[in-house]
Amino acid sequence: MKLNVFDDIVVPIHSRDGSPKVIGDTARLREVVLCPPSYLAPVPCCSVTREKLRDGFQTDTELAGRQHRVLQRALERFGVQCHVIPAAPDMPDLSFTRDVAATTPWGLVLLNPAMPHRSIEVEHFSAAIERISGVPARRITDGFIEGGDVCVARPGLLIVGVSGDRTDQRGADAFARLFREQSWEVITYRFDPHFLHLDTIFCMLDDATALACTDVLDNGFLDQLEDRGIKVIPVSYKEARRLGCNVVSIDGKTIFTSDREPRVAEALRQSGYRVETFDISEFSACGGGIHCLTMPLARG
Ligand SMILES: NC(=[NH2+])NCCC[C@H](N)C(=O)O
Repeated sequence: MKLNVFDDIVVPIHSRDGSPKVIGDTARLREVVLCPPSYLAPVPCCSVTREKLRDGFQTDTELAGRQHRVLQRALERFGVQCHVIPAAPDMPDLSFTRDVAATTPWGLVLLNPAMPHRSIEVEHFSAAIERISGVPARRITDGFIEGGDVCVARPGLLIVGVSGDRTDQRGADAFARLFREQSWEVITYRFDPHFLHLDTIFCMLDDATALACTDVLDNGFLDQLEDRGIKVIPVSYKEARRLGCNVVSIDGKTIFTSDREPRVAEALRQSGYRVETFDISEFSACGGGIHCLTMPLARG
């Protein structure tokens, strides 16, 4: 299949079994890219890690490895094929595979992280993923964009977070062009860099429901969601800061979330979701949760 939305792409990434691409963030998750936390460390590049470093936190990479393996086994139990890329000593945040790339309905797109220690992840990721799939991916080089700010909310609707720090308007526009050219609606949401990425304060659960830090999200954005029939389950600022809003929807019905947020888990259950909880303490101390740890390669 030739991708016609970009002149500079030859072929989009095909997963081995020819599964569809990501048509929406809550369509059935089939394949995901993970990276073990062998060199995970808190880098003082976001508010959460700065606080943890101030409090003397140091990563226990063995514990992080165990937590990561439990997550991987659970994904596999739920029928998700996990592609594991190698860790690298100079890439302490590489386990947060979400930020390096985003899979669209038209194939994989390599992104352009703003942080220097994260921008070097792109080459590494790209080489590893080419070995998995055998085909090159498109790459955004205009502006900055990180995957935690990308929400392929549902077929026809893309939401991009723009804090100006990790994702700027140019990066958001370069990425959104692909969707706009296919007549998707694109909502750009501007927020303060304190919150790092959109997925720390907003994650879709199914086509019409999101987990959302209503304390923080501005009313204009909440109105835009409501106008599009998207209901929100509220999460507090403190819960979001502990990465309690950063969840993965396996299929629009089952949600993977942190075991440190019993109130959020209960609110999800009350709304009819099946909830699977995980100890991700080593990762949340480094500023990322389950959504950040998973880069969907195929959904739908
Ligand atoms: N999608 C996310 N929210 N990723 C979190 C990444 C955290 C990582 N320490 C960073 O600052 O880049």
